Amino acid sequence: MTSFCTATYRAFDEKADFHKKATGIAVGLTVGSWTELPEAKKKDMEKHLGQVVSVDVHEPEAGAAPGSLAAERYADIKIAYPDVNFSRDIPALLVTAFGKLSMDGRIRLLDLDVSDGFRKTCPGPKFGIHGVQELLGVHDRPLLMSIFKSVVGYELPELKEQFYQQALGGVDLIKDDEILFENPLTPIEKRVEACMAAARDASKQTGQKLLYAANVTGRTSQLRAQAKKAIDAGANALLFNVLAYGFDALQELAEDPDINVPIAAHPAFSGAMYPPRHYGVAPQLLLGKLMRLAGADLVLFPSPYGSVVMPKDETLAIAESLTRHEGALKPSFPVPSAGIHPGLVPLLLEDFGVRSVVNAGGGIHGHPMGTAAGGQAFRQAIDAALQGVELEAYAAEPGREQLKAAIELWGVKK
Ligand SMILES: CSCCC(=O)C(=O)COP(=O)(O)O
Repeated sequence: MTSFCTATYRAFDEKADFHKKATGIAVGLTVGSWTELPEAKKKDMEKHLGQVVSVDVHEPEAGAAPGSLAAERYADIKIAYPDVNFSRDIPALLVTAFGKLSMDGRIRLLDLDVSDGFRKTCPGPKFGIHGVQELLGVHDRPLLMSIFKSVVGYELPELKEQFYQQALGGVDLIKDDEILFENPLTPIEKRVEACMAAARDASKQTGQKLLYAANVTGRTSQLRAQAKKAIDAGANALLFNVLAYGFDALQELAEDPDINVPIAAHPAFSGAMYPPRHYGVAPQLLLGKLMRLAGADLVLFPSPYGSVVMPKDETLAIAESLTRHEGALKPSFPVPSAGIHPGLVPLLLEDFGVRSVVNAGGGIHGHPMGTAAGGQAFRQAIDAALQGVELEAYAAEPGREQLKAAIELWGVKK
């Protein structure tokens, strides 16, 4: 029986015949041409021919606000591509469904539904949400992640101290800044040794477990060796700039039995791939479904209310893609990020729930009482939000001056 991977597109045009366009895509991206084929050849080629599943045309709505989607003429087009046409890997799927087509006018890839056969070749996250929670022994609250800041040009003792201060704040994970590449001052194995020693020291004070996601960088051919080097030095998680390398590079790392630690996917470069509305790839596919299929245990993406923002419906769609039930495919942790401070925690919890990660760099290091207090302020904000208590009221109690100071600086967003 023929199996298919199905792509959903949104094509924009003031006057095009969208049915004709859909047929052009289905034929053009598979067998090339159809009507010109001799009948005998058609029989052989039929199993390779793309199928138009549906074409939903949207005409501009009278009175719609100029510039709004409702004011545009577009069609949502579904095309099914026979699995037999491409090898079972994400690059082949992307080139088939949105290779040349991505450059051909105003068209956006909204979604990809992969066949069961294709899905089987993508084992997904090794740990997933539950696995990461198990490693940390935390199940009843969102996790708190802290981001190294001021790392380029710094020496190991400085990074070690910065790590220690972050860990003292009671964070669950610490991740490298994505711009910290392999470098002579803080090579990955030395950095990991220093930071994990700081983690052990801090744990004596906090009693907490902690994951350190070290940034795996360099040439693609060296990624596995870099990851192994970090793990051998004690790294218990990894960070990876997925989109600069491609999903297959993530999948290679995630599938490797020797890389037995969670992988956090950074969204750097993704903005170039999801321009607004008319072009590119929908964020819930790029940062949601594909990240999960390729094996990310945690996925960072812009939040609706921080410094680098994305519309709320898109961030919720990413989180839904990462967490919805998908048979044996484990869910990945949504990590809405950028410009996050304690005053945003109630909103984060309301929108992304307990099975998410609160992630902050400047919102921790920029705390007026220092980095450790920055982490503590977040933990207090999380406690307050879980109890349904207003942050201002919670912060007014003795022993919560860290949250009080954070609110004085950043405020509380309602
Ligand atoms: C846009 S998601 C990436 C967030 C990130 O990596 C980061 O460094 C955010 O730092 P911030 O100081 O804004 O919390």
